[in-house]
Amino acid sequence: MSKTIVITGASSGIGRAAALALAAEGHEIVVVGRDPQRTREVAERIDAPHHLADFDSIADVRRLARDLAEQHERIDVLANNAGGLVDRREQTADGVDLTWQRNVLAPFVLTTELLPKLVENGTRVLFTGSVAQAFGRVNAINPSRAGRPWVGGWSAYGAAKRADIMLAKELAARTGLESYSFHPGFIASRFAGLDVSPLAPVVAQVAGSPEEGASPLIFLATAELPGIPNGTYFDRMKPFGRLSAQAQDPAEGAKLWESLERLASRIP
Ligand SMILES: NC(=O)c1ccc[n+]([C@@H]2O[C@H](COP(=O)([O-])OP(=O)(O)OC[C@H]3O[C@@H](n4cnc5c(N)ncnc54)[C@H](O)[C@@H]3O)[C@@H](O)[C@H]2O)c1
Repeated sequence: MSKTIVITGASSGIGRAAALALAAEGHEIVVVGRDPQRTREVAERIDAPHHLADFDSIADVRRLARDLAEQHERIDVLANNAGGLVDRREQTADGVDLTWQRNVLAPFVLTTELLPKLVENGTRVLFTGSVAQAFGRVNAINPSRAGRPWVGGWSAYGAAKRADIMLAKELAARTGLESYSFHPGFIASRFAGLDVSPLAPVVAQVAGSPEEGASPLIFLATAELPGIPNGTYFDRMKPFGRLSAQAQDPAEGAKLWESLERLASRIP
């Protein structure tokens, strides 16, 4: 049966490949991207509606949530895929660490602002996590580590991806909505600027294609998952990927959720 599937970060890499493949299977895709030209290119190719939003602005994310709720009768799947590694310390205009806002706060705000509709529609919600969750601990009290020494790009990214995995579990626990997270594999995309770095030829040799990276997203957007506990983290297509103790701890997930609610409420 055809589903309406909203994919953020659908202008490039894994999200783009998933949008094209799911459209080819007959699903209605709602393309969400930041770059106008790339986003329109994908939307036109599959004759799909599109929305532009910059996750570095929470006001923009809230506007996106309103537009999605108003303009689409149903949302069967919300794939929170946009994100990536930023190898520098920078604050957004909202006063939040860029890595944290782009990868965690923005998808949290998008999901929670849409929650009444998601509950009404029985939407399945996906979060693109990463094995990089092993590299960074989530500090729910001070997630951006404001005023603390910079932990480095990979550590900040790892903590953010761990938080995405925890958000899938916590959303499932709080709302009963089906919610899963996954690691897509090491994929040659625009991720971390690797496509334009001197390492690009090496990455192209060892990394998977965006189509391969899209496989778990496509699977989790469309498959029945009998016997798989809600909130499960997949390593590519395999359920129960290896996780840190923190990522599996419901108390940590609840603390994270509450800290994100507090942070979002402080941003006008
Ligand atoms: N490529 C990998 O090896 C790999 C591994 C593990 C996890 N991931 C995750 O997979 C997801 C997709 O990454 P990808 O590999 O396709 O990389 P990509 O850079 O090709 O795509 C990232 C997408 O996110 C969007 N995005 C980034 N910042 C944004 C912002 N501020 N506002 C709105 N949209 C924004 C981009 O526009 C793009 O569409 C990301 O969450 C990434 O962290 C990637």
